Amino acid sequence: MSSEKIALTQTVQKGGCAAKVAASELRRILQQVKFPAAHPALLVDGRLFDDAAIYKINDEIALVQTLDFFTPIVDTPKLFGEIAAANALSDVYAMGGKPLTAMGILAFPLATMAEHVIVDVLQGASDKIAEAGANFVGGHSIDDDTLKFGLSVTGFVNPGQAWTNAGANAGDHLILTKALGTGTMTATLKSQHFQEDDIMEALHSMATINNAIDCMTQDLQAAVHAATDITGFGFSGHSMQLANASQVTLRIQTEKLPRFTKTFFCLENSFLTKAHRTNSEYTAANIDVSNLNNLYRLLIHDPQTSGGLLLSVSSEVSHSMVQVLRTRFKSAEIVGEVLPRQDKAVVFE
Ligand SMILES: Nc1ncnc2c1ncn2[C@@H]1O[C@H](COP(=O)(O)OP(=O)(O)OP(=O)(O)O)[C@@H](O)[C@H]1O
Ligand SMILES: [Mg+2]
Repeated sequence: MSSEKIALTQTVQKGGCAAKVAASELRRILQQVKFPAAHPALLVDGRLFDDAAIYKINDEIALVQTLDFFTPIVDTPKLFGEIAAANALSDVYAMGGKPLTAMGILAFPLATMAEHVIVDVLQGASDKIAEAGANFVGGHSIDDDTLKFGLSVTGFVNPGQAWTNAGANAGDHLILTKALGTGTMTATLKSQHFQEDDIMEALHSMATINNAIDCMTQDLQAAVHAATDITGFGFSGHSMQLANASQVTLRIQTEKLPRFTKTFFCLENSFLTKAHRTNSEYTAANIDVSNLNNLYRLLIHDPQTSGGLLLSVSSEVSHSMVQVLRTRFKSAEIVGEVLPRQDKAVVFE
């Protein structure tokens, strides 16, 4: 199989989760749709802006369902497939679930792109799905102007043990499992300032599946009170959503936020995306950034693709939890704590 680089990022205008419809626009659109009342078995649905839907089958099993696709964020096809799959699987892990089956969603420019490109994308996805212990069971493909790829993933969770974004308690500690900066670092690929070899740490991180739950004992799993994954709306947007859903305030020690070695270099040199601005607008009224300089403001708004999990955990286990997580996620860090609700959802110190 070819691993030839064909500069996929040059074939699209936006890449990865930075291509997501901005959060405020998405909310405005969804609010105009008249959805029927939720079925009683639906424990979590799209209205809660959580990571995935949860549908209870019986007292032991609930389905976890999610779908994610996007445009190329890297130049190498197989790596794009790996990252797209890790990103799609992530929303199941963010609910405390285990992925079971995955289906591919593919839009492919048949006239302009060689067939081996898509074989490589699908191979990358297949390898990641297998690594997650799930099954790649099918998909759907269309001919389109630009390449888009993703997965619909179905997983399962015990309905009493699901992690949602609504369970954070005052006194909890907050853990972030991956470094921040994939938005600005992949913007350097698009502008051709850097090659993939220059940003390997970010590429490796995006291709890492968020199976934090597989490192945890039952007791540690139960000590997670809330979770979400940090993706296109940035640390600012996703932490704000978790705080609002849980009706608490998050106090973040901003200097503790893990970041890649080159994240600040890339931000300082203005490798930015539209999402840096839209994430800032989305969160402006609800977070306090008055203590932050411009660089840290850009960091918290940086759109992540296949970013880390933000876990709100019992303070008694936070240090042992971080040690366990670091066996798989070397950047995992305690980044703040949960306070009773104040005026703002998130305060950055
Ligand atoms: N086209 C759509 N139709 C219905 N609901 C949607 C649609 N797009 C998004 N949503 C819902 O809006 C909410 C926010 O979507 P978003 O994609 O940000 O969540 P997410 O899946 O956690 O993101 P990510 O995959 O980047 O972690 C989710 O509950 C999602 O199910
Ligand atoms: Mg998510």
